[in-house]
Amino acid sequence: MRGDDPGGRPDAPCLLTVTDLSFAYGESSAPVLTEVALTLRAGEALGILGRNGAGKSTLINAILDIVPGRRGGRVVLGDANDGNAADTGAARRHVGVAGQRISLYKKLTVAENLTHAARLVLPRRDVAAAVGRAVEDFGLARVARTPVHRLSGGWERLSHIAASFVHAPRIRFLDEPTSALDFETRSRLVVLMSRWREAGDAMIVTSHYPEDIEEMCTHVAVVSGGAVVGVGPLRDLLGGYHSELLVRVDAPAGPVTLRAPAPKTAAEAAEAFAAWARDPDHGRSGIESVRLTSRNLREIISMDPDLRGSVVENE
Ligand SMILES: Nc1ncnc2c1ncn2[C@@H]1O[C@H](COP(=O)(O)OP(=O)(O)OP(=O)(O)O)[C@@H](O)[C@H]1O
Repeated sequence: MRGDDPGGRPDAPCLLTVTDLSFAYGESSAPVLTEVALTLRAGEALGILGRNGAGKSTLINAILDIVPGRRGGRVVLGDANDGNAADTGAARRHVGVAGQRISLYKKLTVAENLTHAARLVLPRRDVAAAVGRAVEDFGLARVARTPVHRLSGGWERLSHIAASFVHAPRIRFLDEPTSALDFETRSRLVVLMSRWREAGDAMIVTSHYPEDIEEMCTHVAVVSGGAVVGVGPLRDLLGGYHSELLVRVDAPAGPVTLRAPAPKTAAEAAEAFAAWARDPDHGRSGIESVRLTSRNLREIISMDPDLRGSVVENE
């Protein structure tokens, strides 16, 4: 199956079109990617899931033509059918890549690294404002004057992502962005990503963690055996299965968690609460917390026959 259109936001302008992209490392090597097709629209974040070595990083490198090995196919910024569509190489200003490997100068400070990265892409007059915005957005003020070699792994990763996107590109590639991030810095990144999506930017994100994809992305593509074997809007994937309503109550015999299928309407929610209130075991107990959960994406993938073979059985 080819991922011709992740769907979901058919009216939003198309920012990236990939058609029939194949890739091999070396002339006589077997292809790592075969005839991959994808589109990315404004406001979308496409999560790439796949086991180690499936080809996630290669897909990013091949789209961007960073390493030699493309064996045909076409990648354009915009709609492939639009005469104004530009080659990705010709439009670096609009693309940013936060690769898996940190690419910062260790002896320079964070601010100096941001300045250097901005100078590579932006006109000189825009550099200071871009650096100031990156420091603010990524919460880097307290490490801005610190040389990179003295940073912790998490701050280094965050500074790397900030430097990669200092020119505020419209299409952002993030390869394993959450490695080494603690809860707080990861949450900051999640918030930033949703802000970028709201502003109409688009993203391609790779991760080993379905939880990352679930939280950060609007769409998901599963890469396996060199092909995109499943692609679609995340909410369709999640929406087909029940989420749960979890209510923690302080019952006389000790705290209890009550579960019900996630209500789709206020009336269904009211019915769930009324049913629990009628129960003599915890009817008059105080409610400690109410939470809605969706099933973990990994669990959902394992339930979907189209995706099961591609991810779960390979792990
Ligand atoms: N520079 C290279 N030269 C030759 N083969 C490579 C090179 N880089 C990657 N490969 C091979 O290409 C395949 C895909 O690797 P890739 O790094 O894209 O996978 P990945 O899904 O990103 O893996 P991971 O989750 O471990 O980062 C693997 O078989 C890998 O060994």
